[in-house]
Amino acid sequence: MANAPHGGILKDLYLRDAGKQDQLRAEASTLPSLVLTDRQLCDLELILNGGFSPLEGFLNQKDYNSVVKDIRLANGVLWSMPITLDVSQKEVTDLKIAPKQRITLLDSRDYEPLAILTVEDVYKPDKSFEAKNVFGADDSAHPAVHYLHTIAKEFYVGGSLQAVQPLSHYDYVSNRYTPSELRAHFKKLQWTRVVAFQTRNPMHRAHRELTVRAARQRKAHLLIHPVVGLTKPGDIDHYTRVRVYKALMPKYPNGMAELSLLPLAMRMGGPREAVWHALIRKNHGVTHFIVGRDHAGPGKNSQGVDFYGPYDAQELCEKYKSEIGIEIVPFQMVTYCPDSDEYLPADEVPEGVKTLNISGTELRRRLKTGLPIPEWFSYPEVVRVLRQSHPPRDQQGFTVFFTGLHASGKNAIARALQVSLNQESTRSVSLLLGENVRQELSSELGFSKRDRDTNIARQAFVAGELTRAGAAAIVAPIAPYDEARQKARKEIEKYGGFYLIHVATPLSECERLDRDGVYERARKGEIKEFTGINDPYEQPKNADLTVDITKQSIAQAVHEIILLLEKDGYIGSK
Ligand SMILES: Nc1ncnc2c1ncn2[C@@H]1O[C@H](COP(=O)(O)OS(=O)(=O)O)[C@@H](OP(=O)(O)O)[C@H]1O
Repeated sequence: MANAPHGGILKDLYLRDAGKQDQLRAEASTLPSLVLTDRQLCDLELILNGGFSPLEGFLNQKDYNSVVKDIRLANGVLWSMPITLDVSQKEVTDLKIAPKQRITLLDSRDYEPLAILTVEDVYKPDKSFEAKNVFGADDSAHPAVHYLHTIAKEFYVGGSLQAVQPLSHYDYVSNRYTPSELRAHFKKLQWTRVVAFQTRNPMHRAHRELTVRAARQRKAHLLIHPVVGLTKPGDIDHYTRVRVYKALMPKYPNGMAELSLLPLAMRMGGPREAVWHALIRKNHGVTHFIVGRDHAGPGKNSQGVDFYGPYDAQELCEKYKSEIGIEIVPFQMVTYCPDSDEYLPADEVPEGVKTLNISGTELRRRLKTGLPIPEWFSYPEVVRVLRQSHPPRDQQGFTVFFTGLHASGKNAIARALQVSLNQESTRSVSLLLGENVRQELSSELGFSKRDRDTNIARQAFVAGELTRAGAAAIVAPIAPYDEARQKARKEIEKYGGFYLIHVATPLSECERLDRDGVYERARKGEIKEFTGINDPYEQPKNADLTVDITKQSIAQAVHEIILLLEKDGYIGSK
């Protein structure tokens, strides 16, 4: 038998409201509506499917105060995380949010109605108090505190929900199970004792060993239950992680383990989060839950000290264990002992015995540089998935962004660079020359600062997308303003390499080389806002390379760019 839900009854609002769906859908189209944020969508899904039982809606003020202060709902039931619906003053006014008002909650991706909220109250939270009590400190180095102060809006709306329809998912649909579905699945498999493993990271051999040990100790089956909602900023994306989990699953003996994805928005709340995770797993029918070292830890505070002690989460779970109603399996991380070629829990390694580990940072470095990742650490199938998502530099995209005056030689260098890069077979090379962009992308723009900034932002967007896709993008606008160039760098560096090349040929030489006579016309005042004549050009301060065709040939300039790209590993194989 699966574990009893928290509070005794599984609040699967989809099942509860199934008979009224047509009526609710019709009503939803007549009500004021609120478009949910990503975090709110995750929370809504788990309220509606019963993952957050006994909640049937977003917390009203009484429950909120009680959860924040006493870690329980106003009726005394243990609940550690405030699940709130934040709204702005404008939304309160525009939607006339007030007690008894019914509001349709919409999916931000397709504006489909998901639920109807019956408002109980609207209240202004004391966010600092919430931060201190729930997360242990009002310190914005904590991602959830940062969210609270900078993203969450100023009011919370409490109220109960009715389910209109489930959220649509388009990724890994067959691996997503609601609590009711998972309970049915366990029943079909005849699983009665199930240990759940929570993770937001890729899994390697150590995790496989740890989970099998937990299953063995408790004579249970295993549920790998990773979070695919929102995790810590900077984490590996869930698409990659799910491919990793799928590559790992065959490493368990047949029938031992199942994979199910949890659409949770994590808060990285350490001890409070561990209790919350345990309650969520209990609602999914699980009987045992692994809580490791530094469970859901957010890292260091603004003083450089860990927010939580390594075992705080285990201790809080222990304190509330009779109410949590799921057996906590506290676990030390296992570590590899090369001499005996085995994994042992860190506290069971005999003194003096050599151990090996590869940290997350070291793993990322090896992925980046293409260095080997040993088989004792991970499975080749897992490493293959990670390498596909983290290709080495010679398979990543980059942008070479030229800036310089008209007729400075930037177009000639850009064309020659394209030809030179075309010799490499590894990437497609796209060239965006200023004049072509002005025709194809920016034909309605003029040469005011605002229009030039828009023009550069468009090129940065296109170059960013090409870079993300692994291509080489060469852009060659005049780009006279530093701020626009910096923004382009920031946008593109998210996806791959970025090189700002300043073609610093002096104006006099540009005028001499100008074949179309545009400088002459600008000097006569026939062309307004012409860069270098009657419009500014801000010299770049952070160019990766400066070239000048009065000092070097086109071939030499191209070669210097090639040398830069080679140094960073984008071309040539090491
Ligand atoms: N007022 C004024 N100022 C500067 N340039 C002008 C102007 N009017 C037309 N042109 C011609 O437009 C070409 C493309 O300019 P850009 O799009 O690169 O300019 S910007 O980056 O948006 O500032 C640019 O050509 P290239 O330098 O060959 O790309 C200019 O010759």
